[in-house]
Amino acid sequence: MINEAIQQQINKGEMLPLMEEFYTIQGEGFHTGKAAYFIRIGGCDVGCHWCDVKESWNAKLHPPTNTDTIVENAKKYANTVVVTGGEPLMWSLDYITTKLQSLNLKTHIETSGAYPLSGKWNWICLSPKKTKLPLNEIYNEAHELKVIISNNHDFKFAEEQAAKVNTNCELYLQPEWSKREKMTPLIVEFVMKNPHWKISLQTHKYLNIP
Ligand SMILES: C[S@@+](CC[C@H](N)C(=O)[O-])C[C@H]1O[C@@H](n2cnc3c(N)ncnc32)[C@H](O)[C@@H]1O
Ligand SMILES: Nc1nc2[nH]cc(C(=O)O)c2c(=O)[nH]1
Ligand code: SF4
Ligand SMILES: [Mg+2]
Repeated sequence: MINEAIQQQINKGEMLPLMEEFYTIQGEGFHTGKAAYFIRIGGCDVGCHWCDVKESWNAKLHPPTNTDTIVENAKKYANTVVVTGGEPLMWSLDYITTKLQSLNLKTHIETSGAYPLSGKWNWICLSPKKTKLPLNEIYNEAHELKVIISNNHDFKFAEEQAAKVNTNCELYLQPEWSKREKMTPLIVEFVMKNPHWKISLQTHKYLNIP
């Protein structure tokens, strides 16, 4: 059990259940190829059966960590920080993003959008999931929509989600990793027919980096 003092700090975002933090190259989407410090916060109940980080789901397995310490670590590395998870929007992210931006770090988030938007973001990557749809409030804020393609129905889902984002939002289709051999050629064909979409690959997995 977490004691009340720690719970209060978590509620304020002054502590977060940190799973891991690492300096790497953003592997996916619009910022592919850019050096970034990743902060992975535990906890997710969206339940994607193909999730590549299921170890993140149970927040209780990830120790509450002082946000100030996380920020200090981040600033030693790149000038871009990606907050991911788990589902990072399960937590209050105003405190961490205010601190990061005050140090002139760019704040990026990877989110399903299934929880209320908190935090100040330079870049929001929205990756909607059928099992727990995004809240309406995030569609207009997303800079990037990244839909995972695991089967043929997912193309229709992608179009439905694209109808909800703002007109400047970058549109990406990313093959589900275990289905990449089957789905990548279908994505290529789809993007050539529908050039407002782009393909995103999980390039870090090809590069064998975190
Ligand atoms: C692990 S999630 C964490 C952030 C947030 N929960 C979300 O889903 O956006 C980070 C990104 O990886 C994507 N992802 C997770 N598992 C994947 C897989 N097996 N193949 C391709 N992309 C995957 C997610 O859709 C998301 O865009
Ligand atoms: N290199 C790298 N790029 C990523 N882009 C999104 C990731 C994530 O898990 O949120 C991720 C990740 O885990 N590694
Ligand atoms: S929402 Fe993100 S972290 Fe949660 S199960 Fe789906 S891919 Fe994994
Ligand atoms: Mg990942």
